[in-house]
Amino acid sequence: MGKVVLVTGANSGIGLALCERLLSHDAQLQLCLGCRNMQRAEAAKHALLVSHPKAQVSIIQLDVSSVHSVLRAAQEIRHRYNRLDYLYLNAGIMPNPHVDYKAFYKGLFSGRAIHMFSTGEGLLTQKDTLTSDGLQKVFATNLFGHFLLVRELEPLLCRPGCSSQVIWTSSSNAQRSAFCLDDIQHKGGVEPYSSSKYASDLLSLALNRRYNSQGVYSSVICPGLVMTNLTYGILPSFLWTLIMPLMWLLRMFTNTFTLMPYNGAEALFWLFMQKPETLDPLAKYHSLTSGLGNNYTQPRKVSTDNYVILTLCLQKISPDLLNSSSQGDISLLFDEPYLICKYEGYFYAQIKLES
Ligand SMILES: NC(=O)C1=CN([C@@H]2O[C@H](COP(=O)(O)OP(=O)(O)OC[C@H]3O[C@@H](n4cnc5c(N)ncnc54)[C@H](OP(=O)(O)O)[C@@H]3O)[C@@H](O)[C@H]2O)C=CC1
Ligand SMILES: CC(C)CCC[C@@H](C)[C@H]1CC[C@H]2C3=CC[C@H]4[C@H](C)C(=O)CC[C@]4(C)[C@H]3CC[C@]12C
Repeated sequence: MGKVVLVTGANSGIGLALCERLLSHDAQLQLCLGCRNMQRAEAAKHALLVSHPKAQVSIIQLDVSSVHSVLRAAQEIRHRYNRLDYLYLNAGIMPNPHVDYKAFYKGLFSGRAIHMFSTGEGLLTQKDTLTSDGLQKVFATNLFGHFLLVRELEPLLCRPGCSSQVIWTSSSNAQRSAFCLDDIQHKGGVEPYSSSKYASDLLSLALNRRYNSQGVYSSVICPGLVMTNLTYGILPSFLWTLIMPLMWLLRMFTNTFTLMPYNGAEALFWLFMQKPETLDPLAKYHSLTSGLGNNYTQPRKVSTDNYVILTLCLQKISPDLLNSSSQGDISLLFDEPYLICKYEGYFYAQIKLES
């Protein structure tokens, strides 16, 4: 049996480009596309089969923002496969983005212009909404649903004598300043995207602590700035077209302007070919494209605070361990040195504070 790979958000952008690259590399793969929209999933499957007619591609309906959908999809995946070699946690959203033009012009003439262009730091805010579970949608999609998926697929990921990889599509927009322990869903802020990506970096660290001994290795990547549905939602397309020459020029100064989904998928693909035991759990792997158009992957240290390292350690516990909880409310209980956040009295997060 070939390696089994599940990619969430596989029907467009970086996820779809990754699938193309994986199938070009290994024709024996069993590739499973985790998508919320079946029509878009079928179109993606069709496109993949046109270029790889013999490939084994299947679809699983999966809305990562819905607890019910994740639980149902995980059950189906456990039924279909007896192993999972790679779990790409790639689906992500940035709803209702707003560009702070004042900050942009200020940043343009500061010494941090390149940093601003490669991270988008301080330039973007979003308006979040609630899911039907009552969770903040960005948190539920970019982090929580994926965490549940990892937990539910544990029997396929943890197999004696075998190793597996969990790979998060994070971002260089992940910022410590956007993440608040008292509000891990980012209910009260305007940068839920940045907060959720920072939390995924922390969660990946915690997953390594918890699972490395069972052969599961978690990594985070940043694909760079890629033109996809997500980025086209930030500016009107005519504006992107106008600034495109500037972006190609900027590539001479920062290799983070990968621009094409194929390039953005570089680090995801690179990780596929690595021995997971050799990876640095404290690194974020960046897809980079040089001014001459060469793609490469570079590890950079995850930006954790110097004096406080926060470790998210999400676990599943039995309902009777936690008493009252209201639906959709991820409430935080302080239990030194842990903050415990619970959901429906069943899933909870331990956030350990280390000095
Ligand atoms: N583009 C960029 O510059 C950067 C992107 N990223 C990250 O890359 C990842 C991929 O995004 P990208 O390819 O750019 O954008 P796309 O919008 O093209 O792809 C996002 C994918 O996620 C899927 N998705 C969204 N919400 C859900 C959900 N609830 N359940 C299941 N699937 C869902 C989308 O499905 P559907 O088609 O149904 O909407 C789509 O397939 C994201 O995590 C993003 O944060 C990180 C840094 C930079
Ligand atoms: C002339 C102006 C209208 C130009 C405004 C440009 C900004 C809209 C963009 C400049 C840098 C961009 C970004 C950088 C990093 C991305 C990050 C890695 C990610 O995960 C999502 C998208 C980015 C934040 C992206 C968004 C647009 C910019 C801020």
